[in-house]
Amino acid sequence: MYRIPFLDLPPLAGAAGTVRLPGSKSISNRVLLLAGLAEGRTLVHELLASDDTAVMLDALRALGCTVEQDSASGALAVTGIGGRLPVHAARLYLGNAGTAMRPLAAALAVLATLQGGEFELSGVARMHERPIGDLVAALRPLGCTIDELGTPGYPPLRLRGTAGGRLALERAIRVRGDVSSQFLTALLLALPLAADAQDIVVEVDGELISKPYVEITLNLLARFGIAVRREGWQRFTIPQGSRYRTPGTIHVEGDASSASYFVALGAIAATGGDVLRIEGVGSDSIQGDIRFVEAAQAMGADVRTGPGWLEVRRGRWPLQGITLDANHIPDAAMTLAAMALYAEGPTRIEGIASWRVKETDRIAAMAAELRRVGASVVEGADFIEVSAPETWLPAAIRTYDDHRMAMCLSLAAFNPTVGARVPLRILEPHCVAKTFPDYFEALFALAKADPADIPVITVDGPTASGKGTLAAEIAAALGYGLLDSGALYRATGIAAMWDGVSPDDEAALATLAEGLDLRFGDGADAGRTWLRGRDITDELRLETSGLMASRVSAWPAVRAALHALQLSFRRAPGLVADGRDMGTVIFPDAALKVFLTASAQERAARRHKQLISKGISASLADLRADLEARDLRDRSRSVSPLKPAEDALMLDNSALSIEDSVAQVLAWWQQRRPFGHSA
Ligand SMILES: Nc1ncnc2c1ncn2[C@@H]1O[C@H](COP(=O)(O)OP(=O)(O)O)[C@@H](O)[C@H]1O
Ligand SMILES: Nc1ccn([C@@H]2O[C@H](COP(=O)(O)OP(=O)(O)O)[C@@H](O)[C@H]2O)c(=O)n1
Repeated sequence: MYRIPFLDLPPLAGAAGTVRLPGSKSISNRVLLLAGLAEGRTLVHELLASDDTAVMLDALRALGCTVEQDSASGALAVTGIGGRLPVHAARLYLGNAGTAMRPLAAALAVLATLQGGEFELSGVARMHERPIGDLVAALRPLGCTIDELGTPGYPPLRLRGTAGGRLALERAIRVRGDVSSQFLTALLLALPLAADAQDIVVEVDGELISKPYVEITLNLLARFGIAVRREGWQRFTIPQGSRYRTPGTIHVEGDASSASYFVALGAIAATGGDVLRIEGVGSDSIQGDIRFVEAAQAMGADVRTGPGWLEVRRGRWPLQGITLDANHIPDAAMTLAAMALYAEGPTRIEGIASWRVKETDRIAAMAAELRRVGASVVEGADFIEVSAPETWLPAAIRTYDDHRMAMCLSLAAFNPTVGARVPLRILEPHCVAKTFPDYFEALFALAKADPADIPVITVDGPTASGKGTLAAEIAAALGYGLLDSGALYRATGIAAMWDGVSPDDEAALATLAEGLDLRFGDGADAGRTWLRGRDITDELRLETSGLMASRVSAWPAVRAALHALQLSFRRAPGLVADGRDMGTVIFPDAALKVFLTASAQERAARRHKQLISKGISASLADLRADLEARDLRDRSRSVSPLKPAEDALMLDNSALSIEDSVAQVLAWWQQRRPFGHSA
């Protein structure tokens, strides 16, 4: 996940490959609640790991459920409370997870009334602006005591009762269904707790919206042994004697709403024989948002599907604007608004009043951000109409702490498919953690870009000037990849030492460099390096390796042999490369070139400190002599000598801290980006 203030997406030209979707948020949180209320242990496979499921899991733990990783199956094991509260007081923080707030409020209201207890439910500020009054209004007539601790009709809530209370279940329970279907879902998930002695009937007032989500609820209740009888979409009966029974093992489908971004991506960018394959959700899905596929097809997507998979290619091009009542796919419909950027004629999405009460006011947010990239947008109380940009603008996109805003708008980076070539900045990209923490990684793995469009920042300079440190910090701040080119020469030197190849044998060294079996770790292994399968992370940093590198790197054939390997590091979203000739020879078109220097005395002192801290003894005088010899060799060699590129910015950091150097380079970078200073 990118935990940075902004992520810049270069112009992306195509897409191909396979993406495995994370588990569905709606299914994950329903399954967790049902497993938490049931008796016995439920093994949950492919659970979504995200902010919203994390708050649900914390809540279940606080309520006395056991949650653990099952080592045999790799699944998450939840041991439920079997309908009996072991804990009678808790304060639960539920972030911005509507799928946790609503059903937990209903379940705890019922449990507190029957078994006694006091529970407080709260969330982030936006959660306290998301309505829950209709659920409270449905529960109070049953005898539940619910205190609204903030604005009436909104969380936070306190649910309390004394043991031995009873619920008035003789008459049908009435709930409004026209603002959010989550209130009905919450009641259906919670009321089996009270169905010992009689049937429980729930009746919906008003036209029920988002029916497919209620279908997911019914489907999962059935998996947990509760067969709700449904008459139309108006009346639901929980049979007397219903009890949650764990199915033992349950698999969570991939998220169909998350699939929508990749369906759109395939329709926009999988061309010329390329295919975008989506795994984890397909024709057998129980999620309503799978019907997004039909809408995407209407706009031009070429989609094939089977159980658990979808394959998407570009069909009609440009896409075709449509008018659609999207009441049945409220979340995925946002993706249609992004597809409209590539469509002929306007795309009008109607029946989406519920967008206004989601993570943010999604109609307003969508309109504002699509306009920023150049689209024309008309918005109304319950619709949005989007027409493609005539001129694409490089935009810094606000994301409103709304994962779907970030994911939808990222599709605007594919503007080269319509002849534009503008980068895009996504502010606060970590908001995707709500449902798809590695969304951008997945996107970059599929995306194709013209290397010339992928930004490179080069940091060249003499030894111990702080290039490696600076480059790593800049890369981390921007979410870019890192090329430590010195490591390639160091590894070549190590391979030469292993094989007994002389540092003067240019041809043999070039052969070694050409076939260098080098692997850089990522994820948990980030920072580690393997040569021929052997971990050389520590060996790489030894002074002997540096000296050897300095010698082998002087040979033109060695430099030529490593050229292509260095270019291959230029991948989306961008690259920071450090070395001696990054700006002059390898990436002459780099968007920012920094030449880093510091006095020989300062550099020797830094290296000395660095070695001492690693427990390696060294003499300051020797180090200074060595680095001056290396500087001389680097500067005076015939190929790729160490020198600043003509367009490099000089940074002498003798008197600067690491933070100051990083801040200076990031400031230079901001000036070169087209997003303006407010971004
Ligand atoms: N601006 C700076 N001020 C003080 N020390 C620094 C600065 N930049 C880097 N260092 C320290 O100097 C040492 C050498 O830095 P390094 O990044 O390995 O240099 P290079 O890659 O240029 O050889 C490291 O211990 C690092 O922490
Ligand atoms: N792009 C590069 C990077 C390193 N090198 C050589 O490889 C040696 C080791 O590089 P490095 O960046 O790991 O070394 P330090 O700057 O950390 O000493 C340098 O002394 C250079 O001679 C090079 O010639 N070209």
